Amino acid sequence: MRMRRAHSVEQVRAAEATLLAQLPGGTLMQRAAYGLSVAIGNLIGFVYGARVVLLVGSGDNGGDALYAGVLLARRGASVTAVLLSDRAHAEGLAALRRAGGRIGAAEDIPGADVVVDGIVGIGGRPGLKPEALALVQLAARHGVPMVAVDVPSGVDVDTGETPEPHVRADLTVTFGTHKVCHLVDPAAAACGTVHLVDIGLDLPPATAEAFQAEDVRSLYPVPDGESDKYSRGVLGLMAGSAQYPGAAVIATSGALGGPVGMIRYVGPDSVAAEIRAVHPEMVHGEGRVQAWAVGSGLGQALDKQAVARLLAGPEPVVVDADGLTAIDGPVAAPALLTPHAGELARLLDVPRAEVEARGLEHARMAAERFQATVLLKGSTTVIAAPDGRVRVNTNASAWLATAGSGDVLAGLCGSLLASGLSPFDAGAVGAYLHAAAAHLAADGAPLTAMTLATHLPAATRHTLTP
Ligand SMILES: NC(=O)C1=CN([C@@H]2O[C@H](COP(=O)(O)OP(=O)(O)OC[C@H]3O[C@@H](n4cnc5c(N)ncnc54)[C@H](O)[C@@H]3O)[C@@H](O)[C@H]2O)[C@@H](O)CC1
Ligand SMILES: [K+]
Repeated sequence: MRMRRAHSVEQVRAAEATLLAQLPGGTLMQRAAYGLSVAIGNLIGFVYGARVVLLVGSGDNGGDALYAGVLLARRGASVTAVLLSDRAHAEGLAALRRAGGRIGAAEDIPGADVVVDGIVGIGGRPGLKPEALALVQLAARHGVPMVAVDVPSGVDVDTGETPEPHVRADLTVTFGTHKVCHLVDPAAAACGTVHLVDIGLDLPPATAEAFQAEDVRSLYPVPDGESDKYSRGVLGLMAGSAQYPGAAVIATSGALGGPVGMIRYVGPDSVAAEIRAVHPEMVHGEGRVQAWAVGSGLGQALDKQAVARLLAGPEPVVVDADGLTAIDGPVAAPALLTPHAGELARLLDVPRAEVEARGLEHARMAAERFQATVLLKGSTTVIAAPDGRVRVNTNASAWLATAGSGDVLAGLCGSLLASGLSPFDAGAVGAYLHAAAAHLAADGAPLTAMTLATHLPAATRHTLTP
């Protein structure tokens, strides 16, 4: 599996225009419709005799649905088009009629085997008109599987926001490349399974990327025969307090589940004793380190000046939880900030709900403002670099929403930084392995932060073994 790359609508339009100029008219739509018809057949498991209802809007998205309907009708499906506009794709409609399809209405939906959402594609504005919404809701009430053409109609394609009612699909069949809405929540959750059909587009660098195992494999710092504990990296940990000693223990577990060779803990003796009880290999006290992880569980023990000194560099630093409150402007050190929505809202001085609704935008904004990579934790984790690059991690487990899970991530990302990865790579690899460990550890049941951390080596082994 390769990295999933998402492009903006503007990039897709430009790539399509180039290709459209080179190919006979209708070629791209035929490629799209063919891939769509095959995916629909695969979803429902049969085509001959299948009852297929197409919801058809005014644009080419409806055209794709109509031509897929033509192909399904030729294979023996009973295809009905419900037209949501009197400007529906004329040639597609004529072709469907010739193939034996017919024009139908809402009453065709309850008995259908599948409904195809060709209401709007990348030309759509967020939201559904009341008539379209009623049809979509009818299909949902009757449990009819929904296949979205290109994108679930009504979502914001370029941001993954869902400010208005929208389609919730079981399968989304997209063309040429992924769009941001396929990778970024809340829209990503409305896509169901996403299937990409190649239509031959020649695309520029992506707007957002989602890491796959292969990408992690290509970056993970695997030690070799020459490595020793110092060359593998030493991580300085400034975390935990008398108030929250557990955070330091958990962050250490997360770090030791990563590639680092050694951990130096900097903090009170009482916390060091707690860490040592679980991890006797930990070293207590200042010394040379290749990277820092600061913030988890510092609570009232937070020494803003000490954190500010680390933020001034030169070592790379992961800043989590309480450590984030020491940030008030651009960070000089190569830094990875790991806020959740509430912490990012505080950093940017905006309401939390804003960050939750528009995570991508706010992560980007913070990355630019603080000149640091920002990893915004959530059901989709967004990792934004100050140069505008974005990666997302979409394989999180809902069981990850547990106390201490963020401390594991901070430790792990620190470990990756200390072994030489850039903040952007450390964030992407860390988020991927953290989620992979959660899937292993939870296995459909609750997990604790410590079990999460102890599953990091197994998750890494699975990921690094092709
Ligand atoms: N351009 C191409 O070469 C290709 C395009 N393809 C398809 O074409 C789609 C884009 O087609 P279009 O550019 O025609 O745009 P759309 O099919 O997305 O629809 C745009 C139309 O819908 C109306 N509209 C916008 N928001 C709406 C809303 N919320 N509710 C109701 N109507 C709304 C607009 O007034 C406009 O007429 C892609 O998503 C894809 O499905 C594919 O066939 C592959 C090739
Ligand atoms: K659609």
